[in-house]
Amino acid sequence: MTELHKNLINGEWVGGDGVNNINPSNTNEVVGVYARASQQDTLDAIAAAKAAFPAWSRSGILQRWEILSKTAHEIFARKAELGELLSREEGKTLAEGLGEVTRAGQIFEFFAGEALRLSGESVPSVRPGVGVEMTREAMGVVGIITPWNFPIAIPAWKIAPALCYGNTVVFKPADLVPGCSWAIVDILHRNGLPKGVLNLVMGKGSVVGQAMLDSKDIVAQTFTGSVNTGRRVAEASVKVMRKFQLEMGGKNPTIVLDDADLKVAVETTAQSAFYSTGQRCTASSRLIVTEGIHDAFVAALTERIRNLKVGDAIAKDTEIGPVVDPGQLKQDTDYIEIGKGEGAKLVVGGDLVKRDNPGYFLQPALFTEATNQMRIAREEIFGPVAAVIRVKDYDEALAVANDTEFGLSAGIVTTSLKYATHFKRNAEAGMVMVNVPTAGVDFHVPFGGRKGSSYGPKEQGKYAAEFFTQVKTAYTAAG
Ligand SMILES: NC(=O)C1=CN([C@@H]2O[C@H](COP(=O)(O)OP(=O)(O)OC[C@H]3O[C@@H](n4cnc5c(N)ncnc54)[C@H](OP(=O)(O)O)[C@@H]3O)[C@@H](O)[C@H]2O)C=CC1
Ligand SMILES: O=C(O)CCC(=O)C(=O)O
Repeated sequence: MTELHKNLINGEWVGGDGVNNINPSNTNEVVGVYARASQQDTLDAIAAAKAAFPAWSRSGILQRWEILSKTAHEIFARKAELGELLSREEGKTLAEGLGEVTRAGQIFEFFAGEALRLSGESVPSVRPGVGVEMTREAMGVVGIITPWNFPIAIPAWKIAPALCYGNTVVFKPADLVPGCSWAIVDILHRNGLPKGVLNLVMGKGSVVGQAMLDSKDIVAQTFTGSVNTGRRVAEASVKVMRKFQLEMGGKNPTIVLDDADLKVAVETTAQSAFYSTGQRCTASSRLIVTEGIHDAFVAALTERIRNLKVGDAIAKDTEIGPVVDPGQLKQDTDYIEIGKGEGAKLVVGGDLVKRDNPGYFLQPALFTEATNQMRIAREEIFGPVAAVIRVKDYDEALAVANDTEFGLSAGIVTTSLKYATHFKRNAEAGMVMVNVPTAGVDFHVPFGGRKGSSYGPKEQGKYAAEFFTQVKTAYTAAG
């Protein structure tokens, strides 16, 4: 019988209805069985986190460093096993799975170091004889809700800073991919995290997530996922005056200018649009291409897409793994039909790929003759589908790139310093990439967008302190 992976509440493993975690490369394969938490389990987890907060927020920085650092080292040591688990539950290729696990280890290592670098400021008051200190303090119980597309990196970049700065946590991973989340909670638990400091409540958004949003005891909520759920998080948080941080959709542009190196343009856009099966909020789904290079670029990218190997995530030669589940696959194929109906030309891909094992395989799709008003250019598809928009020059390209409700990442491929510099200053996005893909970011620098993509302080790097701490200003008279 398959072992039930339980929820962690107040330091105890707690059972519940088990649900099968299915491999999207082979739907006959059960990756593991994971307990679904109830509403009461969630309330218990919140109460445990609240009770654990006073002691953890005053814990020594050496204790926090040690737990986070040991966690990083265990993740590195188990990279092969965890990478395979990730690829089996989410469908990313093994290379991508291993890369994401490494990134999670690096994030824990980074925040282990940050625990030792906690600092404040001390300045003279405008009043003689009075000193002013500014310190960052933990906030209390932090709620963490994560999506399915980065099963280990996103939990890591929310859990590690939350714990580093002395908060306690109630963590709900995406129901589709509980495996990697369970593994990192287990690692943190075994590496000495006191009971109640980190509570895992796997289960449905409508039950577990909603119970978290409804609780006044969660004082800060961090969320990555869809725009619709992000809005619910915002509304519920405002109701109880809780701090919140949202990372949501993208409709990221990559501009290709006439002066671009064609090889760089093809590789950058192929990776941005299709790797990780296009299931990244940083993916480029709008390729904005100037007239002089348009035809050569489309021909070369079409050839590259034809040669992309779609297959089982674990197979060595696979470049594009399966779509995560039937719901996302339907969304992708619906948008392909919408694109055709809107008059864009499907030049390659878009067909389901038949394999021996039942899985959700889709050939990456490229549209040309798209306009920026079409739904395929305005709405997040979240699959391996991109549209080429032809423009006359850089000025038009920039205007089209910025004409979107989103603003997560934006890229340009050019050999011109003038255009690269202008784009870095004028792209309406939180992250700008010159001659590198829009997706696949570093772990030690700020991550996040503008406009409809994000809300609240940035994630990752030392900027994470903005969300996971609150500032106190203290005045002391010398006496
Ligand atoms: N920006 C990004 O990185 C991501 C964007 N998306 C976009 O969202 C689309 C849909 O993906 P989907 O997984 O449904 O995204 P959701 O926004 O529904 O899921 C994200 C997280 O929110 C949880 N959630 C769902 N409903 C609630 C609720 N009422 N209260 C609290 N938490 C809730 C989910 O739980 P559960 O897993 O149980 O549903 C999951 O943990 C994708 O096609 C894509 O366009 C998706 C993932 C990541
Ligand atoms: O591109 C990346 O490295 C991160 C993307 C991401 O966070 C997301 O898709 O949710």
